Amino acid sequence: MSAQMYENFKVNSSKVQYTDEEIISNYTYSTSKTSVVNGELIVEPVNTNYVFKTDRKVPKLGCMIVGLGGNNGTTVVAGVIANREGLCWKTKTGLQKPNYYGSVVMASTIKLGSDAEGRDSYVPLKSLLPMVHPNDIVFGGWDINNADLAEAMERAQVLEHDLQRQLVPHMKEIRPLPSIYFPDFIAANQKDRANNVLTGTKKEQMEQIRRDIREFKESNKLDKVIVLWSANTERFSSILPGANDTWENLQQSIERGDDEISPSTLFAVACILENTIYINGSPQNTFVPGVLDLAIQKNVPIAGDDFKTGQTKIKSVLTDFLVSAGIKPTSIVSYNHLGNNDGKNLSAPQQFRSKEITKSNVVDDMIASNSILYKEGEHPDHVIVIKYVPYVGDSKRAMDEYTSQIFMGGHNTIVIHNTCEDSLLAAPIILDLVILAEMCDRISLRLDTANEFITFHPVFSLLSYLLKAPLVPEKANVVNALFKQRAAIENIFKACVGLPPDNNMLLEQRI
Ligand SMILES: NC(=O)c1ccc[n+]([C@@H]2O[C@H](COP(=O)([O-])OP(=O)(O)OC[C@H]3O[C@@H](n4cnc5c(N)ncnc54)[C@H](O)[C@@H]3O)[C@@H](O)[C@H]2O)c1
Ligand SMILES: O=P([O-])([O-])O[C@@H]1[C@@H](O)[C@H](O)[C@@H](O)[C@H](O)[C@@H]1O
Repeated sequence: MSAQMYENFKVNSSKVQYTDEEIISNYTYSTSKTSVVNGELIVEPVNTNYVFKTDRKVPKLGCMIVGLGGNNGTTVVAGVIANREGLCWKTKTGLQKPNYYGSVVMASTIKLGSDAEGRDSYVPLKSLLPMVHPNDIVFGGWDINNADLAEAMERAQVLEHDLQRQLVPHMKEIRPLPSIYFPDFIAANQKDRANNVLTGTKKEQMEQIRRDIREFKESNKLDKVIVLWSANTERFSSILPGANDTWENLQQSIERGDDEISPSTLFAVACILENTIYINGSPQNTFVPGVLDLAIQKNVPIAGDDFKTGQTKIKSVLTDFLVSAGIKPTSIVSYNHLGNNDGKNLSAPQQFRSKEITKSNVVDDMIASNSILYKEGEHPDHVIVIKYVPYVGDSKRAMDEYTSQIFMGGHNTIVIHNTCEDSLLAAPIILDLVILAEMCDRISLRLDTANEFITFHPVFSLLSYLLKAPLVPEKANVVNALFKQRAAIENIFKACVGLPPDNNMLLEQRI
């Protein structure tokens, strides 16, 4: 049977009401609760009735990028302008049109059901709920380097010349705001870039970031601003009892100007105090306990860590496939080299360590799910190597070897060579993070027996699909398997319009 593609849809159900302002959906959430009674596992299906409310008003959204002048920052801004202006460019293989490939929101589809002939009906994921269109996002941000975005785009060497040529008039008008710079947190080899930095105490610099956010929102007549960190990877911050373990202690530590407070933590605090969503696209532990404490107190959404774009994205699929097929990965070696400024920063040990952590932990939940293959505490050898090779620039090469035990003592070895084009993979992920975070911020729900609607927990774990090391609410499980993460987005958004998850049973086609 063929699949049919549609741009939009409307649900015909007594359980869904569309008003001018909201979509109200009465949804039965079906799960199974387990318990062990006398050594026996008891499983009990449970149905819980919720009411979902989605605000239909799509806000005028601004996105302020920390690291705006970087390869990712310039590429995402350039890509949106090219799409918005319909800029096409000549390449050696012909005329290229702009697109949003790589964005799960803009370029992936969702099956809503099947028609009487059994043909599946699909819509773009972006049509599930009223989401912000990337063409409408207003960009700004900060960088420790003062290059305007036309200069920075040329420096990044990511986009074809004929496109860059057309973008210059648009990009040269955008200049990053001065930023917070503490040399100790990024590689010493970044020092030469730092000609656009704030001065003053840590508190004064944070207050400047708060003013920047307010001024950006006001001058662009925005309804909402989201801040996203795409600046260089910082070293991890030490978690110091009495300094950054609670918001009260962190607040005093900022007042004192303690050394162990990173620029990214100051950005996160500034955003939360400005009721502004903050997303961490890098691996460092920006969200020290004091920041988490503040986000929860203020109920301001945060998400992180570290964009999941290439080598790790494949790892979160391949490992899931192997383990769920009863095949036992015993060694995973991930090597990559890249020549962009990110690679230069990551060539320093402390910054590499931050990245090594987020690239390593991605298999933990999948390994832990199968004790037939792995004894308690057993896990595959897992090695991460990153080398800086200037010549390849942003065209990151990833080489992976997966060795697994198979039937009767046999072994299977899978080798992958993956030329990732780092920023062309990361830019659509940045758009998805911003659009999905904003969408989640317009959803609330209540038990059908309750009166008050509640928001999602401020740690937006639903964005895990886009992140290597997903931040989740305390006591929540970390899920790294890519298609489980995608199904979470699809199924929660379907619940907002009263549709059930796609259970893939296809019973109607099996009887
Ligand atoms: N595929 C990917 O590109 C990918 C995937 C996952 C994570 N990341 C992370 O995204 C970040 C950006 O990647 P990139 O390739 O754009 O790197 P980049 O080095 O090209 O850009 C980083 C920018 O941040 C600026 N900067 C550094 N410290 C700053 C500060 N305190 N405030 C403001 N600006 C600051 C730098 O001047 C630079 O312009 C890196 O941390 C990288 O590890 C990238
Ligand atoms: O997402 P992914 O391709 O696994 O990981 C990438 C690393 O392999 C790479 O070294 C670095 O350029 C990027 O920041 C990104 O983190």
